[in-house]
Amino acid sequence: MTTSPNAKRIKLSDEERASQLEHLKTAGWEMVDGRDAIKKSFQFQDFNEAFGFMTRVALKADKMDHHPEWFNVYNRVEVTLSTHDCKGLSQRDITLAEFIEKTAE
Ligand SMILES: C[C@H](O)[C@H](O)[C@H]1CNC2=NC(N)=NC(=O)C2=N1
Repeated sequence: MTTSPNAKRIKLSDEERASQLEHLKTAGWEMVDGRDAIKKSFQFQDFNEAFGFMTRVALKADKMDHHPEWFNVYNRVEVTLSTHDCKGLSQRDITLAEFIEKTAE
């Protein structure tokens, strides 16, 4: 792990991908075709639950200054995570994906 202050916004190394991305893939996250990004589709009971989830994630994302790309129709929320600054996956995407997993439970 690097100790650079920008560590959280630099691309994950192969070692970090192997150690930190695997459990997210097990949870249903997958790589986006042609892009260094991860995505997952969530389905809730109804719009109220979906929007409650989005609200909790939005507050966390804004606190982190790290925002998801997402799409919602009724009870479905499709989330894509990537870091603009490094045009790829960084530690921040892992942190946000882990929060999203907890929130969707
Ligand atoms: C200026 C501001 O800090 C940056 O644009 C932040 C905001 N949210 C962000 N979100 C994501 N996903 N990646 C970024 O690099 C990013 N950068």
